[in-house]
Amino acid sequence: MTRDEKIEELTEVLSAGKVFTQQAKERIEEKTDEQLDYILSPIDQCIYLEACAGSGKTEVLGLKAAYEICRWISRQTGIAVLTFTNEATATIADRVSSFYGKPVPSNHFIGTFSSFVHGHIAQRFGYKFYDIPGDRTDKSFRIIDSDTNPYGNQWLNNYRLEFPFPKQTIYASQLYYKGSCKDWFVSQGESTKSLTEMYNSVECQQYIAEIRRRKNAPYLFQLNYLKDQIKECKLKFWHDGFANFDDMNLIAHRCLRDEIICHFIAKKFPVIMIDECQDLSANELNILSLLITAGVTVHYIGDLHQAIYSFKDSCPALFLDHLTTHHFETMHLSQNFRSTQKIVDFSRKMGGIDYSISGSVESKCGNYDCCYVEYDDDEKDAIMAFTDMLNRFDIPINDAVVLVRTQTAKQKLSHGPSNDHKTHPIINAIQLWQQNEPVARQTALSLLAYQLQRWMGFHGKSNNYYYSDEVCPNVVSWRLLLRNILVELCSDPVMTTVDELTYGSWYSKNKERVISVIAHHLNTIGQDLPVITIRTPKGTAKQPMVQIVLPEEEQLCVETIHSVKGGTFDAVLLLSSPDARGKTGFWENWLKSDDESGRIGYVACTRPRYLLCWGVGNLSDDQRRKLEELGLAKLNNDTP
Ligand SMILES: Nc1ncnc2c1ncn2[C@@H]1O[C@H](COP(=O)(O)OP(=O)(O)OP(=O)(O)O)[C@@H](O)[C@H]1O
Repeated sequence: MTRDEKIEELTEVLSAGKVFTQQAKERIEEKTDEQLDYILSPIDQCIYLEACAGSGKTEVLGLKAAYEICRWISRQTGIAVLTFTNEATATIADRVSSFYGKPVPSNHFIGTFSSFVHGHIAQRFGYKFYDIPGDRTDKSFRIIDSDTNPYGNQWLNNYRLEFPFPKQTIYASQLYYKGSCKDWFVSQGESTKSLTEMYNSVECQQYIAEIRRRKNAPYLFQLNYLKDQIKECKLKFWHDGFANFDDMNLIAHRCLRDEIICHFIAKKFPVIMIDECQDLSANELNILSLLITAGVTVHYIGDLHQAIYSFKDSCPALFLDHLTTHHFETMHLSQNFRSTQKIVDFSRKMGGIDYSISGSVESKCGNYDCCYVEYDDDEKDAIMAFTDMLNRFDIPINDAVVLVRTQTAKQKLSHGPSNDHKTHPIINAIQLWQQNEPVARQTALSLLAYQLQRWMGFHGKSNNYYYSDEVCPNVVSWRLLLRNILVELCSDPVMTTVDELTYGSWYSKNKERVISVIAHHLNTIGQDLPVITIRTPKGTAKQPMVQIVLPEEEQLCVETIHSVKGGTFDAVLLLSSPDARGKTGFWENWLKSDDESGRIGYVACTRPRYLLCWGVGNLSDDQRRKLEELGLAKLNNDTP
């Protein structure tokens, strides 16, 4: 088929029996040959569409789904279009209906993978395999979060894992199975641990040895016994009608091992399309394998170079095996509509991608599309240099982002008062509080807390308003206390007057009042302010007071890499941790393309349109050469 014939075929099918807007026509005409080829690809062949970053996956999937729905005849069967988040579902549903032009018939399903698995499989048929008590009319599973607190939910004691792990009680709700390594894990708070590793730990082995010795029973508590206990604990949980979120995939898998059920689902949804397929976990792939074997055609769209959810048990190697086992045909989208060619080339190199990708965005920053800046001790110096670049290239600060690897790094950069503000913490806190803007107010609270910490001698973290339980029972009351102090200080015009004053004169007018307001509020939480004297900081007495505003770098949005997956910005500062202790947040690890750390770096580097800047701690000559060979230009203070 020629390009024109492809466009004609698509337009004809989509416009049949309805008004087709000019805009919809133009959207079809702008599609590349690769995009059109996929949209018109056979629906009875399993296909993996390997789509590079910025290639318009969602638009293409939306158009493909709309095209197939238009051609669909049966009213009893349909297509399932699956994503991984509610937000992604809303976007894809919107694309499908904009091309389809009317509400999508209810025999088709557009939703998240889990809503499909829960609603159409596990909740519908699970009771057949786990005899949920007869007195329950509702045969569905109640989902119990793995972080449900056992202290407030005594009934969870019925589902304790009966195995002597030292100093630890494990509940069925906390157990989940990772299909990639065929092992059970326990999820408690932030941590997830393999039960086999816990069993083999020195502490556990010593504990078991002691029990064996005491009972004179050397055969007790073997690893197989632990595995049996896990199964028993889970089965009891399921039989009583409970399951955690991950269990639903195992229950669905059990249902699909029943041939009748599997063929029923395969008949109802003979075609399944999955966006962002690189995020599929091993257990989810196992479900899809059963459906494919029962005759379902699956289309995957995604980018394995962006697989960054190993914590959810997604694993590119397993995915590739799955494609081979089920004889998938691979197609490509290799035009990136998001970024300049330099950014595309650099990310392709760091991602170890072996096919060529073309970028479509015209450069704004010339030689500095891809650059790096070194910082000494303070990452904020890199932010400052980046902000200068934004100004020079006329990129609005709101269209730029600083990307970091962890929430902790994000908080540190978002709310910590800068050293400049710490010379006059109280004055600056008063000024920032009056600006009535969230970041300014958070910084104001933090500055006041910083001063109180110094006066009172307690220690807290800068990203948590220096809160310490030595002073206040909880962080909420602490924040409230800080707020009340600032409200009172700001209500006094003598405190807020800045014009024509020197710092020295402000301190002499206000120091007594500052102490009395703070002492009064501390008394409300049962604390005394030690006897202190406020002095004008050295060298500032004669300086005229200035009205401070937050420097621009503090208004820059700081985000974690995981939270911007799928997003687009004009400019990105990818900030490395100062050293390799930062593991996946350290720049050298972003160059390991076979590793998840490399993929995390790749996701970050493919977000910007015009400017990609790496912020790294001081480099050796060798390291500098390495970055420059890859295509990053060094940013000097006098650049460009
Ligand atoms: N044929 C096309 N012509 C022009 N623009 C296009 C075309 N196809 C897609 N685009 C645009 O390219 C941009 C990037 O698309 P999108 O954000 O969907 O990429 P993506 O494939 O999801 O990327 P990533 O995986 O990196 O998040 C969107 O603004 C989209 O409208």
